[in-house]
Amino acid sequence: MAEKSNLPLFETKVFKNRLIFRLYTLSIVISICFYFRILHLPDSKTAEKLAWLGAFFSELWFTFYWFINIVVRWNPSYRRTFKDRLSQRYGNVLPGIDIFVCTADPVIEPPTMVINTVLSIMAYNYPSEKMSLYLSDDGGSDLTFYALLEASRFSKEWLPFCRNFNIEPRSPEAYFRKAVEPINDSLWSNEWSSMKNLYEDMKKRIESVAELGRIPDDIREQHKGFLEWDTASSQRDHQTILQILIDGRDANAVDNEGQPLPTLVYLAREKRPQFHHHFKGGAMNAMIRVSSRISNSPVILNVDCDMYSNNSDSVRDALCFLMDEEIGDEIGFVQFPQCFDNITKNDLYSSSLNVIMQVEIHGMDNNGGPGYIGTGCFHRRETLCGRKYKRGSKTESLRWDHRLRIQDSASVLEETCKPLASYGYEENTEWGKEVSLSLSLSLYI
Ligand SMILES: O=c1ccn([C@@H]2O[C@H](COP(=O)(O)OP(=O)(O)O[C@H]3O[C@H](CO)[C@@H](O)[C@H](O)[C@H]3O)[C@@H](O)[C@H]2O)c(=O)[nH]1
Ligand SMILES: [Mn+2]
Repeated sequence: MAEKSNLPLFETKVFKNRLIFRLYTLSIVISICFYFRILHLPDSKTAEKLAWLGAFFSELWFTFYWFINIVVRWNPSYRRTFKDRLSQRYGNVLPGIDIFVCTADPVIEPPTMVINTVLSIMAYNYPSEKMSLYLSDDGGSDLTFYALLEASRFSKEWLPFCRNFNIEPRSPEAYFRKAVEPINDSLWSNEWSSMKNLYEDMKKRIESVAELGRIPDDIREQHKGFLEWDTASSQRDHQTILQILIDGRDANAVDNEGQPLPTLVYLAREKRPQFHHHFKGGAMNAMIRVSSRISNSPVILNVDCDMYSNNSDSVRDALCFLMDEEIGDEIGFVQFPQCFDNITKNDLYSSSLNVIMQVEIHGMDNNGGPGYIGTGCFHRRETLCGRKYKRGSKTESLRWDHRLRIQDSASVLEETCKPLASYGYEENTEWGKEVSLSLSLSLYI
């Protein structure tokens, strides 16, 4: 039976031990900063009094700094989603998602790492025909393009494997690093080992090409996209390179079980040495424009290439907030905390950012929401494109079918979209002034 539609899609719980934390906080302020100073007031000597005053003012300054820290820890709240209600209410009538992955340098950000992030997202537990993934390569590297081509082939095996055995996480590298080889179930064990071998072989191929430093001729012949590098002078000086590696509209774009694959696009926006490219903000702006013509999904997820997704239900979690009938319209973006894999055992330098991710961001949530942390974040497209929030106004945008019914073939689409990623698009144009600047600023660059 269909569930009554007024049940919320998520709930908010406040942190339980708030009282203890607040009493502890107040006791510090009162006892150290005031009580101690007042009880130990020096009697007469001016020098002593001055020193006392100096210490008192330093403590006041420290208290102010400490107060700012406490504000963001004062009232943390934690949210829980009801994905079952989302599925019951909407079934597969869910919005399209455009996913933007950014990479900038094939040496610092090796192509195998980049495609692991890409594969972890392609394997989301979400209808593939509703997902379009754009890889922005600011390194303009044919090695990264080659790795993405390999990933597009590997995904035909990887997606059914993830689906059938319901594995987590869905970055192959992260999965095979931690997973224990199954031995009891022979079918599972065979599939597991052959998938592992398939992944290792792909990784070896990519790494040997990266070591070679150029794409061998036999590989170049495998895809027309490599021809684009014939006219690119360098990584900092080239025309837009845009290749649709998987076209979700194509009936042949299916995995080895006949299920559709997500659209997969490689984009290296135009770069010219005399023009500023605005780093990641510039890349995001270019992807917003290009994707608006190819898929135009109402929700956009952006991910840094070194942050694979460790939960295949992330899209459904995010939609529980954005599609909540009661207050979904008041939520502009939903972001996930960052977790770090490669931290030393004792994490001397707090590199895992536990306090920020587990306390402070939750504390800011109750004060109107934290700032945008730049990765693992779902935005409404219209929020990024300048829609102003008005209290009480309702938007139906997530329920519209935004998918453009473009009939053009993938290669025609590639050509018509290229000007959208040219350096000149933002120079002295309305788009440049009104939309792109705000996005670049919100990324602090
Ligand atoms: O010209 C550039 C430079 C960087 N990037 C990408 O931007 C992302 C973040 O850059 P990184 O050098 O890894 O910066 P971090 O300090 O790790 O990033 C943090 O800080 C950035 C802003 O200061 C945010 O945008 C990031 O999301 C946040 O993780 C990476 O995927 C890069 O590939 C580009 O696409 N183009
Ligand atoms: Mn980073």
